[in-house]
Amino acid sequence: MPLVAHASPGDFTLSPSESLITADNVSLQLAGRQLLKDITVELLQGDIVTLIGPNGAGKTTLLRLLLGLSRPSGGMIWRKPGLRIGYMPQRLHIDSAMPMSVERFLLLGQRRLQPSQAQAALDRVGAGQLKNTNLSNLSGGEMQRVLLARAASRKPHLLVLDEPTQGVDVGGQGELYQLIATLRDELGCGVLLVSHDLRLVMAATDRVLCLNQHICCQGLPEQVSRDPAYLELFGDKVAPYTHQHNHHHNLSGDIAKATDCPRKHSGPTAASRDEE
Ligand SMILES: Nc1ncnc2c1ncn2[C@@H]1O[C@H](COP(=O)(O)OP(=O)(O)OP(=O)(O)O)[C@@H](O)[C@H]1O
Repeated sequence: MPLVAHASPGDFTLSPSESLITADNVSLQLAGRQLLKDITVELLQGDIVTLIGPNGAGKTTLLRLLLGLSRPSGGMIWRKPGLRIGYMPQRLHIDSAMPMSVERFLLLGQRRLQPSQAQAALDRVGAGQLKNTNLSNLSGGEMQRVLLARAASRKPHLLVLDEPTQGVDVGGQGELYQLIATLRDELGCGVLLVSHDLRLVMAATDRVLCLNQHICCQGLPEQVSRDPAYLELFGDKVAPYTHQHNHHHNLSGDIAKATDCPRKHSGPTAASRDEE
């Protein structure tokens, strides 16, 4: 089976210019475990999609499939030809003994990036003054901005951000999400971000996708937040994030009882249900 199956664009509902990545009924089974099941999702240019879910839900696994770093055992993933992706990892471990300036880190492995462009990328995220700082001396919030600057410096069609606010205080988290929305506007790119905290991402996201091995619910954040089934899943919006799911996962993480999920999996979005 090929790493990424390239379907004819006509197989999908949106034109290739709008669609960056389309996953159609994707599943993944590893060592006899069902890690992902029936995942259908479309990432669009200019759209911020937030993937939420509890630990072990398969968020990183799904990212890897969408990016083509691993292959699905079922279904199909289509990526726009020539798609440029800017990836921001959850965190970067830097050995304090390794001397590396922020500027050098940005230029590393990016032969076409000029120092002036690296500076511009840092300026864009409000980290221009950090150019000569050693990476190991950055605070948590500064490091996240530098990682974001590096991801955005490739002028990506799609920014993929895995828990971008790790190690950032609550005030800084809001700022970082605002920055991501600004970058989307400036670059015109799509954004896929993984988060545990629904409260903060609600304001800076176009669509929310809740994953727990399968898609439990999805839709526009405002509509989803008013949806009784959503409230049943996540509790009060102002409460800390919890994932209250009516089905059970056994010790190996498999779904032991899937029939009680309040959302019809892979069913209509909250938006389409509103229209029914
Ligand atoms: N290569 C692998 N082989 C077997 N199981 C794996 C493999 N990679 C991931 N898993 C399992 O898949 C499940 C989902 O892992 P994943 O890292 O995608 O979850 P996550 O939602 O990103 O979690 P977290 O929020 O904790 O980062 C976990 O139970 C993990 O142990």
